[in-house]
Parts: sequence; structure tokens; C-alpha cells
Amino acid sequence: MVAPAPATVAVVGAGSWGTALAALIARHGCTTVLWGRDATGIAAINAHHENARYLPGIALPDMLTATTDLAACVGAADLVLVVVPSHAFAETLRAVAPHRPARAGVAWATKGFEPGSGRFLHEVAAEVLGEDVPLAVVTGPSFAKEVALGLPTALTVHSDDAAFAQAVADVLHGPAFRAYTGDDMLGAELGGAMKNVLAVATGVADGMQLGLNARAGLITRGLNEMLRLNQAIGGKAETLMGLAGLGDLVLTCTGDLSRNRRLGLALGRGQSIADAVREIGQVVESVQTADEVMRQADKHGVELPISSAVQQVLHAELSPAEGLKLLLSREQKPEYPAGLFG
Ligand SMILES: NC(=O)C1=CN([C@@H]2O[C@H](COP(=O)(O)OP(=O)(O)OC[C@H]3O[C@@H](n4cnc5c(N)ncnc54)[C@H](OP(=O)(O)O)[C@@H]3O)[C@@H](O)[C@H]2O)C=CC1
Ligand SMILES: O=C(CO)COP(=O)(O)O
Repeated sequence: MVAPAPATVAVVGAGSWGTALAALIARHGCTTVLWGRDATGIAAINAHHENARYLPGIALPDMLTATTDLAACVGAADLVLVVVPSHAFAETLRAVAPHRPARAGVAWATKGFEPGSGRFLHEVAAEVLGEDVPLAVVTGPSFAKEVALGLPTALTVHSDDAAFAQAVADVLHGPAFRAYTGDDMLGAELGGAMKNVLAVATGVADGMQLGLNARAGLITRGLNEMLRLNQAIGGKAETLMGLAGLGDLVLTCTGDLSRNRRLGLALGRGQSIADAVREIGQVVESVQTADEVMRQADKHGVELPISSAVQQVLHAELSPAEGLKLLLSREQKPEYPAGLFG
């Protein structure tokens, strides 16, 4: 039997994660074109097979090509994978839409909400692209650098369209990369967004040298916040107990490659937010996501003490020490006042 021809994949967004995913997919034999807006950086990727700004020192596959021509990149694609920061998600989809061939579904590996409205990204995508376009979210514990280096990784692809989730998982899945599938875009997006906020909390605690007990307590009570908000919005609990929730929470709260954790570490050590974000030099989604998580929490009447403290610290309304005091002085109560996810 003749194997099906590899798909042509357009990866839209040439930062660390877009480049790493494009390299992964190209290594799996798919024709892969990476789109970025920075002409100098794109030319350098084609010339040197390296993204020196976002993944310095890591060799990209020769088969991977990069372009600044969005129309050509998207127009030839069987699958579009959007990997820009959440603040650029809607505008990027609007730019992609006119060039998308009818056959091409759209997936994204962006984590966060639409800033300002708090809409889930699948809601934004459905509005911009139309209800009939297959959509999928790619999420889970996955540092770009490790994926680009070919280190073993597992993540998950959620879609309302099982065949499309499988098609996206198929281009990602390979010898060192396990791509699972699911049908819960709500839960998957919530997990990917909330873990960034909770990573700031554990980073702050570690920056303040509060110890490993504090870190474990924050991760566990953070997971509880994720589960409670997820239940209120109608996501599936198992999504949050898997790669999209617990998996990514543990990675981001404990791994120093995390930019959100590094922001927390810097704040805990007394650095200002502006200086910390500047030093990190890449997208730090929690800075916007904390507001949107709390917008969702308020909308659904769910109390999220850790996320709320992070939001206030990020707005400099509380110092890290005051945030800690607030959390430690909360009323004593049963671990599960209203059942497992109450
Ligand atoms: N890095 C990681 O390990 C992972 C990241 N993610 C998620 O992936 C998303 C992208 O993050 P990541 O690649 O890490 O970010 P980076 O900071 O590494 O890169 C950001 C990229 O987005 C581009 N960009 C910024 N604003 C715009 C815009 N308005 N229009 C078009 N492109 C824009 C930047 O272009 P330019 O260089 O020209 O400014 C750059 O290519 C985030 O939501 C993140 O949470 C998810 C899993 C892992
Ligand atoms: O989402 C990520 C890992 O899964 C990357 O986390 P940071 O954005 O905190 O670096």
C-alpha cells in the first residue's frame, strides 16, 4: 500500500515555539513552511538553519523553509498551525483567513485568552474563520528548547472534530514525540492559560526562598483552582488531570525554562515587573492572562485566591510579601468543602 503523501503545513509565528514545532513537523517529513514577520530573522533562518534570536545554537532541519509571505505560506497549506502570542492571535487569524484553502483546518499552540475580552481562543477562531472550519488546540507540557533539541515530549490536541484532532496529532507524533488527542477545547485552553498564572505564584515563592513545601502546596492548591474554574465553565475534569492541566502545571511551576516561572522568581527576589519582562525578552503570557483568568472567575462566581494574588502582584497592588500574607491568613477549611471539585 502506498503511504499517503505528507501534508504541507504552514506554521504561522516564528518565535521559539513556532520554530520548534515547525522543526519537529519538518523532521517528520512534512513539507513545512514557517512564517514570521521579521524579514532579517526569516532570511537568517533560511541561510543558516538556525533561529538565532529564539532558539540559539539549535540546528533546524534543512527541509524547513521560512518566509515573510503569509499569502504564499498559508495558500499552499493542508494544515495551518498558528503559534503567535495570545495578544496577536485574533489579528493573525484575520490575516490568515483570506488565504486559507478550503481544505485546510486551523490549529493553534497559543496559550491564553483574547486580552481585553477574555474570550477563549477557539471562540475567537470560530468567529474569525467561521463555524465550519475544523479547529484544534495543541497544548501540554512542552518547552520549545527541548522539543527543538529532539528530547522526548508528550502533548495533546483537542478538537470538536475527532478526525481533525487526529490529523494534527499525526504530523506532530514521531519517534521522540507523543501526541495524544481529546475533544475538550474548553478545558485544554483553560489549563494552558491558568498554568502560566500559577507558575508565577510558585516562582514568587521560590524567589522568596519559601521552601519546597510551599511550592508543592501552591501547585496542588493551584490545580484545585484550575479544576474548580474548569467545572464552572463546563470543561472536563480529566482534561485538567492530564497533559493540558496537571502536566503543564508541574512543568511550568518547576522548570526554570519557563518564562512565567522566571517572572515570578524575579518578583520574589524584589525585581520590578518591567525589568523582569525586559530581561526575559520573550512573551510572558501571564502578564495578560492573570486578568482574563480573574475575569472568567468573576463571571462564574468562582473564588481563586492564588490567581487573584498573582493578578494583584502583577499590577503592583500587592507586594509578594503581602500576597503571601494574604494567602496564609485565609480562613481554615476542609480541603474539599463541596466534594472533589467543589
Ligand atoms: N516557548 C514555549 O516553550 C511554548 C510557548 N507556548 C505558547 O506559544 C505562544 C507563542 O510563544 P513563543 O513562541 O514562546 O513566544 P516568543 O516570545 O518566543 O516569540 C513570539 C513570536 O511572536 C511574534 N509576534 C509577536 N507579536 C506579533 C504580532 N502582532 N503579529 C505576528 N507575530 C507576532 C514574534 O515576532 P517578532 O520576533 O517579530 O517580534 C515572535 O516570532 C504563546 O502563547 C506561548 O504561551 C506554548 C508552549 C510552549
Ligand atoms: O507553555 C510552556 C510549556 O508548556 C512554556 O511556558 P512559559 O511560557 O512559561 O515559558
